[in-house]
Amino acid sequence: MVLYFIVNPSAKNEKCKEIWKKIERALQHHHIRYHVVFTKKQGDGMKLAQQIAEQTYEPLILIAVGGDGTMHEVMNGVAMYDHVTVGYIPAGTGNDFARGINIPITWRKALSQMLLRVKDMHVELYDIGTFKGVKQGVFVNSVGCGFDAHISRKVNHSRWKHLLNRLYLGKFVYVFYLLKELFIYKPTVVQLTVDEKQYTFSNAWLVTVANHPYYGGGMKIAPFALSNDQCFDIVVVDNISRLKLLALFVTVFWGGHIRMKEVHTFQGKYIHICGNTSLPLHADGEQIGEGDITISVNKQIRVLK
Ligand SMILES: Nc1ncnc2c1ncn2[C@@H]1O[C@H](COP(=O)(O)OP(=O)(O)OP(=O)(O)O)[C@@H](O)[C@H]1O
Repeated sequence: MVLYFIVNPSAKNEKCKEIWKKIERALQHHHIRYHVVFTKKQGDGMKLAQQIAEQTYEPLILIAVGGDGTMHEVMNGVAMYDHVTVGYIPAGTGNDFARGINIPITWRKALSQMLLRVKDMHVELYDIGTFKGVKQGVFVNSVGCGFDAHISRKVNHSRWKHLLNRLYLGKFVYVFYLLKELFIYKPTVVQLTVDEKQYTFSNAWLVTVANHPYYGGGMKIAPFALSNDQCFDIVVVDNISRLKLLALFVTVFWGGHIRMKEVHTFQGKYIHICGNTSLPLHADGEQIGEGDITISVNKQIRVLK
């Protein structure tokens, strides 16, 4: 069987290019037949994945090499094709999808595991979600509304991001904007619908709808979320002081934040989020505009694991 690869050479501050060369050597060493295409810009992952999926109706394996943004795009390209099994080799800065479904976090180990799995075709089913707002699509990790989406938008537009990333100081850009925006961002009234029930939060900072525990490069935002239970875990942070919010961004690394009284958790399959101001939104860390959003559990997708 031929393996199809979609590689984002720019992931991990361009290091993915080098990682791919090593992966390619390993594939050749194991006499594995493969076909590779490279993304050149944002959006290519989805288009290329769709083109590959449409080449045949025979079963095929499509492996994304890059970060969560690459996986997000590839899934958006193939989610509707039942004959496609997806694989993932983490080669980005965050790699939360790998953490979330227990794929080894280093590309070397993930590749070794994948080569074993290709032999015995060990496939597992994982949930993917659908979002409908100003934009629509699918997500694999989480959809976030409010403060976290606001920070990631600021970071992505920052002039400093690429420079500091190259100096391995990328996390400082997040910390900088987190500290800065903490005193500027205004929490808002949020109406949340989870399945049939409605909740109102008067001072909501953020709402995250999570498919598995991790986001933001290892933060355990929804510690008990399972990626194969056809259900999402929802985390709302409401009515919290700015100082305590800062503490939350520390405790979230081990999931301790859920014990705070300002943190509310729910589980559901159908979620609608609506703010009294236009909420900034992200899906798997990619900006998806502002406004109200509806999220539901999509079908499951076959993942080589
Ligand atoms: N050739 C390219 N040049 C620039 N950007 C690209 C290219 N190909 C894809 N992209 C975009 O790069 C962005 C980041 O990619 P990705 O998320 O895979 O890597 P990362 O940011 O290093 O990892 P992570 O999201 O796990 O932190 C995505 O939005 C993707 O659309």
